[in-house]
Amino acid sequence: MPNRCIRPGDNPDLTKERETCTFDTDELAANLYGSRRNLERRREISQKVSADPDFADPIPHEFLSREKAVDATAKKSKVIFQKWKNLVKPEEMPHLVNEAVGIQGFPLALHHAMFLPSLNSQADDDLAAEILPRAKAYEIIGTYAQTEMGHGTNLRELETTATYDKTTQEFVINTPTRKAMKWWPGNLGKMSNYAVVCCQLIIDGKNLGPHNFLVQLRCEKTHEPLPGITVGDIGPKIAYNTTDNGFLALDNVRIPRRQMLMKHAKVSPDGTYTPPIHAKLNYGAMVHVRAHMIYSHGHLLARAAAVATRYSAVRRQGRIENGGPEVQILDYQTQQHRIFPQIARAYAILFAGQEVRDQYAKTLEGIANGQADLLPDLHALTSGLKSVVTFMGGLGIEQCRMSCGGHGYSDASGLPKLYGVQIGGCTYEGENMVMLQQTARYLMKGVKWAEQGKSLSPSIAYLGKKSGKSLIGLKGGDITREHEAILETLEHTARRLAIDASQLWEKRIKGGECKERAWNGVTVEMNRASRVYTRLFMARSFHRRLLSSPSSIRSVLSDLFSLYLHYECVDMAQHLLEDGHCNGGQIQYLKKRLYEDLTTLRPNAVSLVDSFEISDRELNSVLGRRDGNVYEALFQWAKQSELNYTDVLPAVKNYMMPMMEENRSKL
Ligand SMILES: CCCCCCC/C=C/C(=O)SCCNC(=O)CCNC(=O)[C@H](O)C(C)(C)COP(=O)(O)OP(=O)(O)OC[C@H]1O[C@@H](n2cnc3c(N)ncnc32)[C@H](O)[C@@H]1OP(=O)(O)O
Ligand SMILES: Cc1cc2nc3c(=O)[nH]c(=O)nc-3n(C[C@H](O)[C@H](O)[C@H](O)COP(=O)(O)OP(=O)(O)OC[C@H]3O[C@@H](n4cnc5c(N)ncnc54)[C@H](O)[C@@H]3O)c2cc1C
Repeated sequence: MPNRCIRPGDNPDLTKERETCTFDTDELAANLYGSRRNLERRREISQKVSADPDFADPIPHEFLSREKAVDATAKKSKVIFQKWKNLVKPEEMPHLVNEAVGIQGFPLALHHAMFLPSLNSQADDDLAAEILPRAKAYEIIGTYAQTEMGHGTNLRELETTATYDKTTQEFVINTPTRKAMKWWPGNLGKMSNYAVVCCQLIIDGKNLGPHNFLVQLRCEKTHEPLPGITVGDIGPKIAYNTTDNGFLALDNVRIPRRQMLMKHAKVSPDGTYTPPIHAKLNYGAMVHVRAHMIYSHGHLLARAAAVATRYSAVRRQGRIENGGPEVQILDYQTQQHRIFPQIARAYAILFAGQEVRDQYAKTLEGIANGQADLLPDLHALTSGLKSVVTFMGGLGIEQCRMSCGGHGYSDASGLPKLYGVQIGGCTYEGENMVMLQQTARYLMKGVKWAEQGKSLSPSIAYLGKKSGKSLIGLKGGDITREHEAILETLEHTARRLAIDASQLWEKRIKGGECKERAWNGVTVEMNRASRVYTRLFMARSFHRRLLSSPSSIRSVLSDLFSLYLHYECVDMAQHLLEDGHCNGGQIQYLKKRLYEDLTTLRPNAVSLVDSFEISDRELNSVLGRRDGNVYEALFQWAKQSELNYTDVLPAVKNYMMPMMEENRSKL
């Protein structure tokens, strides 16, 4: 079958892998990106970025100091948002940015991810008309400043205040304590001159809770901080080091009334407060990022899987049988067991990410028409997906890194940076343990609605179904029926865990604990139920994609889906066994099927990652390069280390040589 990655001069092991592939890699890639046209555009953008001298890197970013890396990223961002701005559609922008500047962040990341979305969805018409055209034209750069040094999760206790002054019709924004300083917002430190700042709204001494305000931070001409504003960078982090995550203190800074984001909640000139149609519409920017980060995190895992798979096809180490040649490490069953589930999970996350983005768009449409009824379901789903996907992705990338041996530890592999970026997602947009509890709150309501026979939204419809016996292993060789049997078992398990958690909670309440304390006593079980609800959604979403896929890729997607389901079930075996729904024999059956899947997928592994269609520039990995010519590239990469600019370093000349000389003269 055609694989367009085959080219003369490539590593012969990789070429062989591609020649034996059983499906059309372009068909799968087109399915993944939505259409042939989208795939072609993706390639076109990759090629044009590579050819644009403005995006050329004299040396790899890994060898730059933080300041130089920030500088290089800002320079390229100017090219993107001036020269390239009208050459790509908004939905193509993330790919352009990934290609041109990489994954560690850039000056306009938060402008796009949160500043514009907050203004779009929360600013009233007047403010939007004034500020949005300027923001969209990049006349100003903005960010989203919510988290404080002392509070990130518990928004109700944020300390920054916006006190309404009726006499001047202004809000007075203030940071009352050191720990009330805004701390962490991306691009706040050095790049942004505006921010949406989340503050407690105070009117006539009454605290009306967190609301968002547009605040100018720096002079538009000089970029110096305005009076009353203290702002800067919080220092280096595990990753995202080309992003200036920042701090901000506001000393009684006055802004006009109309700079409160008043599309939903309103304050009239005389200080009358009108609440929004849904209490949490002020949290809309977070839901926006959660809904979109699923897909981008799927892509991070896809990259790691691509690096590990290609490198494992090129790397030869050891023998499986005495006397035979050294084998490709991809032939070791343990290597396949480490890497192939990451390929399957990456596809699963990308599919789920596309579905949840569509669901987000529908919910926004509803809100624009005054209907917020889809929001609770979306909030529960995005909170669960955000938590499961970032954790799964982090574990997966780390497995991929370790599967590359020593070279996986080098920045040349691209994997350490990938891991650092991915695991940031476990914390930002709501720490995972916290967001899983948001999902659990919804599940607990769902359990009650199901008991009362009320109608349930599609994502929790399983709560209203009845369990039968698990048919895993009893469906006699028909793969379609086996998939169904496993999905039904997952539904049973998700339902059972939610009901068990609900009963545990009720038991503690009946035992005399207040609802909240009782909740804290069962949160581990609550979060377990949330994870399985989310994993069920992901499995269902992959299944929907399989059923709607064209026949040309149906077989390989079905193999991948089988591996996905078998791996998920073995990983969750404890939950399947706990109530006796499955027995030990069924788990053994699932394991046997999983090992068979590894063998089935082996010939297609390289082509499955080729279909992620990630260019060498975007992948930024010496180990994962398309042509597989890894060893020469490793040496060329290492030669660029600044330690190699001279043969004898000043550090050696100044300290080590004198020490050795002194020690020699003592003899
Ligand atoms: C290219 C690079 C891109 C990288 C970008 C990364 C940028 C990162 C940005 C950030 O990190 S911004 C800061 C993000 N911060 C958070 O996510 C904070 C997390 N905390 C919260 O969201 C909230 O504090 C909380 C945990 C949800 C609790 O809030 P609160 O105490 O106000 O509410 P509850 O009593 O728990 O819930 C009441 C009710 O409201 C529902 N609800 C809560 N949030 C939402 C929401 N966003 N949308 C809809 N509904 C929401 C909740 O489920 C409850 O419903 P009921 O159970 O009462 O029906
Ligand atoms: C890379 C990165 C980028 C970020 N970008 C931004 C940004 O642009 N804008 C912005 O405003 N913020 C940003 N943040 C901040 C981020 O949103 C917060 O760090 C996050 O919401 C968690 O809050 P916290 O740090 O205060 O942790 P805390 O709330 O102090 O939590 C610490 C730990 O306590 C536990 N915990 C806390 N509450 C509970 C609970 N209710 N139940 C169970 N356990 C709990 C959890 O284990 C948690 O890990 C960013 C953070 C990072 C790492």
